[in-house]
Amino acid sequence: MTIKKALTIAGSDSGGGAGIQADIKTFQELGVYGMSALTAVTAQNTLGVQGVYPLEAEAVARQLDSVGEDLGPDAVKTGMLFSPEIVRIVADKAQQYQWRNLVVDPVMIAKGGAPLLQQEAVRTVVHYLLPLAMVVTPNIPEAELLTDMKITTLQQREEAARRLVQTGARYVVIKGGHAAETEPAVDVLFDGHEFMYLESPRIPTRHTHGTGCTFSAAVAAGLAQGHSAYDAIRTAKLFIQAAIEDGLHIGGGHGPTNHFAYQQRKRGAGDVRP
Ligand SMILES: Nc1ncnc2c1ncn2[C@@H]1O[C@H](COP(=O)(O)OP(=O)(O)OP(=O)(O)O)[C@@H](O)[C@H]1O
Ligand SMILES: Cc1ncc(CO)c(N)n1
Repeated sequence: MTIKKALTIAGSDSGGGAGIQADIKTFQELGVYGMSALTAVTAQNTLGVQGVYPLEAEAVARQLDSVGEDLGPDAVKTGMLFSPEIVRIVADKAQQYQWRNLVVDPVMIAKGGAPLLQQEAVRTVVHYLLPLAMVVTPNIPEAELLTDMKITTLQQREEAARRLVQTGARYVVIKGGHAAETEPAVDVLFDGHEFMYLESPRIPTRHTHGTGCTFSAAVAAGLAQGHSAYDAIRTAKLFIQAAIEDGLHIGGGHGPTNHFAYQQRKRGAGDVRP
């Protein structure tokens, strides 16, 4: 069996819970060989973001060429892209190398409020990157900015999903992590024809740092393995649910999720924490 390979194009989170680190851990847990192209270095921990140091677009382009010319990823995901220049480079290279299994997680703002995408890059994402996406996975505030509409109700989430499919993205998942705390965690999936609702109980915890990165990395891992988008998204939901439920409780603030949990449960380990 030849190993399947996935590439993440994202920022580094020194705290290890989000960004490149979350993506690589998720790829590894789901049996996929992980590769990375860094867009920025963040000084970050469970308390917040202490610094953001973007790379030059040229450095991102070179990394994408290195991976594209030799290793040939079976799926690619994007996370923090920071600037319009980096967004354009990623879109150009995705076309050049014909990366069709492209998962776009339109990361914009860290949970503590630090901007991870410049405001002027939002339109660049809509015009250049979303048309290339197999799956796009915004949370509710990101979906609002991408569609220029306010989202409070489920109907509005569905309307935003319709608008996002019109950009050319094949599947849209509007994640429910940011919905009201009294509601279950429902992710709305739209394929241009039908809506599906992936629902799980909302876990009462503050340890949700990197949930979106982990979820979209799991989707990319599924696509890399040749699964359908539906199956990849369903497995991603189970992966993140286990990772949140069996939280590691490390750091003084919003801690990371437990990337070991999904596989440990499958192996039937008694205590799911390592
Ligand atoms: N408290 C929770 N309980 C259960 N599931 C959750 C909870 N919070 C988030 N999720 C799930 O985690 C996934 C990521 O959703 P979320 O909306 O938190 O993404 P995000 O805001 O992009 O995350 P981040 O920016 O921290 O990486 C979704 O599948 C969502 O349903
Ligand atoms: C590097 C990075 N990417 C994405 C997020 C969003 O969770 C984060 N906090 N940091």
